[in-house]
Amino acid sequence: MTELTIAMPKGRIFMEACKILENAGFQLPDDMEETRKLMIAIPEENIRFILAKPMDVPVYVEHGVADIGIAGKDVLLEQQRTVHELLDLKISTCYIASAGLPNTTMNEVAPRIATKYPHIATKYYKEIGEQVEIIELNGSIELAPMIGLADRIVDIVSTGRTLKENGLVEYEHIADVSSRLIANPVSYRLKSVRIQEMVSRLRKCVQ
Ligand SMILES: Nc1ncnc2c1ncn2[C@@H]1O[C@H](COP(=O)(O)OP(=O)(O)OP(=O)(O)O)[C@@H](O)[C@H]1O
Ligand SMILES: O=P(O)(O)OC[C@H]1O[C@H](OP(=O)(O)OP(=O)(O)O)[C@H](O)[C@@H]1O
Repeated sequence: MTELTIAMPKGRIFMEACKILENAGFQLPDDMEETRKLMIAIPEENIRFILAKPMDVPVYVEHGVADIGIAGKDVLLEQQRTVHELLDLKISTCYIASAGLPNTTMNEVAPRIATKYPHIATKYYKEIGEQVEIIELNGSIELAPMIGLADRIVDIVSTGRTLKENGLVEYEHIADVSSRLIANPVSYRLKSVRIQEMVSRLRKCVQ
């Protein structure tokens, strides 16, 4: 059996990703969710997992050190890496939206948009013909309109709780997000039987 290296995102997606793999019949170690190990081998399946930051999963896959990986569509849209998207796993669903203080219009001259998705935001505002200044932040994006750093934010919305608790409202729905199975293009060719088998096992578990 060909060896497969799979890049798994730590954090939010991790538990749901483990669950779908288990449902597809992959025997994961009992301590998979608690371990501090960053590389986990499953010799019976000839699989090796590497546990990466969600934003780094496409990097490992693009460079071919992981054959396949699980990544959020937000990360894929933002990074535009050369990877094949094989399957929508329909886990960790949320969406990207613009938001801001209620009843406000954007500053007419160089409106400022705070986001950790500069590429997605730039593309979106270009498409709707708005010239904006992007302010890149790494988290707590909702703070930006509250303290006057930006007119709008472009960020993930899931339950809407963060927006609500910070007195913000959603303006535009930009893109739906869920986690995707991705593959390195060369691995996909060289290990196609193994990867296809994995895709069909997982596809049966997508809800
Ligand atoms: N509120 C949310 N609800 C559901 N899925 C989310 C939510 N926020 C992010 N996601 C999805 O989960 C992925 C990873 O999120 P997570 O917060 O674990 O990573 P991160 O933002 O890199 O975390 P951190 O930098 O805090 O470690 C995102 O790329 C997105 O696809
Ligand atoms: O609609 P909700 O269910 O409230 O979820 C949305 C929030 O979740 C994410 O933040 P995260 O918790 O990853 O923190 P961050 O600010 O560090 O990105 C996202 O950036 C939003 O702030």
